[in-house]
Amino acid sequence: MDIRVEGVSYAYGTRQVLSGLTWHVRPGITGLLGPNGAGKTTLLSLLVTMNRVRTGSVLVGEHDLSSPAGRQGARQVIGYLPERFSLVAAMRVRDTVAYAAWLNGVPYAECLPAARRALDRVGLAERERSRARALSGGMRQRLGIAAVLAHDPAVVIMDEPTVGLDPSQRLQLREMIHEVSRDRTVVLSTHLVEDVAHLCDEVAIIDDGQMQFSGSADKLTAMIDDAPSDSARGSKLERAYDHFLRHGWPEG
Ligand SMILES: Nc1ncnc2c1ncn2[C@@H]1O[C@H](COP(=O)(O)OP(=O)(O)OP(=O)(O)O)[C@@H](O)[C@H]1O
Repeated sequence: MDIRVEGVSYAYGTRQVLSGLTWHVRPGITGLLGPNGAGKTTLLSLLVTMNRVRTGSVLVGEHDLSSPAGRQGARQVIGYLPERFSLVAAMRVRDTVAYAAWLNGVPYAECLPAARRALDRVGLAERERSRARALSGGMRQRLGIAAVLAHDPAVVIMDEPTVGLDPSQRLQLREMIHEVSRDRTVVLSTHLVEDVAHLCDEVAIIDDGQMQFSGSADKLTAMIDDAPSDSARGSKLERAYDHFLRHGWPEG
């Protein structure tokens, strides 16, 4: 399922965050990068219908978010993992996911089977009877993703899912996100360029209220092949991203 953002502007009072932003997201994993405060979370909040699109248009598949019916339809096909999500510490793992399924419109009788399928997908099936509070940080992130997958959405939006995880948990989560993306459109907002390098089919860079780059990681790294590097202490993609933010696209 594609997402098409066309000429979207958004302001909090007098603080203009998005200024006529246009973006086309295709199936697979797209990494959304941008400096602090660039508007990544704001953009995601529009895609997941938490904030209202007032200027410009957003289509999630056929669902036009400008209308109440379009927003209602989009919610059925979107799963959202916010940067900070709350778990009820005393709730069992399987009930947490079953409840998320129910909240997203899965009929009551199907919630538990849906929860078990989602837990199986994130490798938490054996912990289904555990309390949420007993899980490690990485497992909690996986539980959050299971909750997002419970209604089998075609589009999954994740805001900084690997933040705060140790290297081993981050690798596991990457594998899982990769597995989940096989039959979905996944948007992953992150500051971790290495997550993008190892996971994403496409990269998008937001800055100054607009999408400044959208394309493959190879296209971005090719840009610095002939350019002097500002720092040698980073991967090729990290240096390309940094160079792009500082200098923009090279002339010619
Ligand atoms: N509810 C709000 N009210 C007022 N201003 C807000 C609100 N939410 C965000 N902002 C401002 O909008 C700008 C964009 O914020 P946003 O959280 O979308 O950026 P971001 O790219 O996700 O940042 P980060 O990488 O730091 O998470 C920031 O200047 C922020 O202070």
